[in-house]
Amino acid sequence: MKTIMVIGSGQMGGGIAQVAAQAGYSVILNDIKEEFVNRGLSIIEKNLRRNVEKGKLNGPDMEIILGRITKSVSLQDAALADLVIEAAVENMKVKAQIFSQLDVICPEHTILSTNTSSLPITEIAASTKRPEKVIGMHFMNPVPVMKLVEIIRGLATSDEVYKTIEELSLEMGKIPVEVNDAPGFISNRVLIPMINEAIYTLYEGIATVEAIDNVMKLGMNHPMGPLALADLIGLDTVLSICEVLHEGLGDKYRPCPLLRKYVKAGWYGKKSGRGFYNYNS
Ligand SMILES: CC(=O)CC(=O)SCCNC(=O)CCNC(=O)[C@H](O)C(C)(C)COP(=O)(O)OP(=O)(O)OC[C@H]1O[C@@H](n2cnc3c(N)ncnc32)[C@H](O)[C@@H]1OP(=O)(O)O
Ligand SMILES: NC(=O)C1=CN([C@@H]2O[C@H](COP(=O)(O)OP(=O)(O)OC[C@H]3O[C@@H](n4cnc5c(N)ncnc54)[C@H](OP(=O)(O)O)[C@@H]3O)[C@@H](O)[C@H]2O)C=CC1
Repeated sequence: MKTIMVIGSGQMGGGIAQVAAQAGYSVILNDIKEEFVNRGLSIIEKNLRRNVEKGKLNGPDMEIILGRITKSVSLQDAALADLVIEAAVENMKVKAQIFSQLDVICPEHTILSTNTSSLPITEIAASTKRPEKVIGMHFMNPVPVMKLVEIIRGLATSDEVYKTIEELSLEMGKIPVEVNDAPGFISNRVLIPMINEAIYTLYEGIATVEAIDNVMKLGMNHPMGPLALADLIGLDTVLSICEVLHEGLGDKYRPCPLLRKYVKAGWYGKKSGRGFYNYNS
């Protein structure tokens, strides 16, 4: 495998492109508009520069890593990819459409993977004629820092494809964990109800945003509180995941009305400048 195409250059796609380029792969970073690709690239550059300043990377190596990443605004560029990692929005319609197009564009050997947080891999695979080559490769945010990759097989995923993705995750410096295809897998089935419950405590006026986060940071040694973490993930993504859990697993996963309200207001968290915290001031 030589070339990896990453679709979506938001916070996850950018991070995935960075770790893939650091592992020595040629990376095609794709999004709908060039300005989004440029934004993703500038974050990668900022991360690498910080590593140079800390003495963890030297300048010439940084240039080599950046030189491995090319920009793309056309899905047709997937014709050059041995592996695609899709990290567009958490929406089944969008993902199914991307995968059905990729199936036509990509060579026969290309593996199609998705970084979905919660959606069924089997259903995404069914939008292609190569379900044996479709797999979930679920990175954690922020990608350059977090060790875990959940690997999720769809019903038809082949052992060979699983093994390739497991080896690639290790090459990227990650620790793969195999998980069956179920709503939210393990990570988000456990994490998102905690975040949703934290939002309910705010909604019910039990404590302030800061107090809720402090309880979980100081009381449970979490590196960040659940509301700050929700802002980091993106409240639109948290809501989408919560809806998948609610639909697939029942009423106890119902999204808090306050979460819905914030998303309707465009308060998506850190990426939009406003969520439970205000990032503009
Ligand atoms: C929704 C899903 O589907 C799945 C998910 O991803 S759920 C979210 C999972 N992620 C988490 O739970 C994150 C929890 N938070 C944390 O682990 C930490 O708060 C954190 C890693 C984000 C920041 O750590 P911190 O110690 O508070 O801050 P800080 O000292 O600034 O950063 C620690 C290191 O991470 C790096 N870092 C922090 N944010 C980064 C980012 N966005 N990109 C790249 N590197 C980053 C820093 O440069 C620093 O690196 P060094 O050790 O080389 O100096
Ligand atoms: N945020 C997190 O903590 C995690 C998220 N994930 C998953 O990763 C995926 C991406 O999330 P995240 O990076 O946070 O989201 P972002 O909103 O930061 O980025 C998504 C990017 O994909 C672009 N996009 C949307 N549709 C398409 C398309 N058809 N083709 C190409 N690009 C497209 C978006 O453009 P535009 O802005 O125009 O919509 C945006 O630039 C989601 O499936 C999410 O569930 C997985 C693990 C953790």
